[in-house]
Amino acid sequence: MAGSFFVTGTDTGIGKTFVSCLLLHAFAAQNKTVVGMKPIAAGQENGKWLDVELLRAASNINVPCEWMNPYALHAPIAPHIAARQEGVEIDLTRIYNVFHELKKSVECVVVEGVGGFLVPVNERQDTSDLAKLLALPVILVVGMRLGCISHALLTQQIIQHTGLRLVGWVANCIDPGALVLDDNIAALRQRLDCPLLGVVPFVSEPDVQTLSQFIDVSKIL
Ligand SMILES: Nc1ncnc2c1ncn2[C@@H]1O[C@H](COP(=O)(O)OP(=O)(O)OP(=O)(O)O)[C@@H](O)[C@H]1O
Ligand SMILES: C[C@H](N)[C@H](N)CCCCCC(=O)O
Ligand SMILES: [Mg+2]
Repeated sequence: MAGSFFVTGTDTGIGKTFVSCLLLHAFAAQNKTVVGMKPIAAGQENGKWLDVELLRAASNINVPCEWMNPYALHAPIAPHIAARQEGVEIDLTRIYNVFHELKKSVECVVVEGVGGFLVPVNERQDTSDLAKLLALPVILVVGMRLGCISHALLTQQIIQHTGLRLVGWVANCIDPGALVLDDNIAALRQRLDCPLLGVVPFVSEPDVQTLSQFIDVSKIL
């Protein structure tokens, strides 16, 4: 049976949305109903939140926009600051309730975090509190670039400290000029306590349907 997953990453801009879309296609290929959720999006262009649009396009069930994305903040900055500027209080209970509404009609909800795992969402809570409240197994996207080894290991530590299960990681090759890529991936394979679900190559034309073949979801289903 497919479950739902929380997708976090080693940083902002390292491919969480991209890999979440690959995961959605990979689950859909197993005949699952799938929806992507971006509980908190910060940064719009022309009145659209790109992450939400991409996740919607990779979903195979239509749900109301406010279910996929309860909090849509305008500024492309840390969400607790954007929320404060916009007079919004991010309430994780609201996200919890929406997630459980979604779960009633969808087999697999892929929830994308915001930035890295400890990004604050309000004055008291951060993204790890959201993952904990949703009690979801976590998938870590590692943006393969210099510096990612430490970021990945720090993220693993905090996920484990939070008491959540890190069920898999994805090596997303975001830097076409990366040196010793294979060695870096091997270093992380040795040190991350979960299976590598796939190595996603750097691509100039991101075709998420085709690229979903690079992810082996049998390791987490
Ligand atoms: N494997 C890849 N090859 C080429 N481009 C990629 C790859 N992965 C991600 N990208 C590109 O890198 C950019 C950042 O990716 P993405 O938006 O998925 O990051 P993110 O971690 O979700 O960022 P955010 O923190 O803003 O949510 C996008 O333009 C995306 O298309
Ligand atoms: C605007 C960006 N693309 C994300 N939506 C928000 C990233 C917040 C990162 C905060 C931080 O860790 O400094
Ligand atoms: Mg994203």
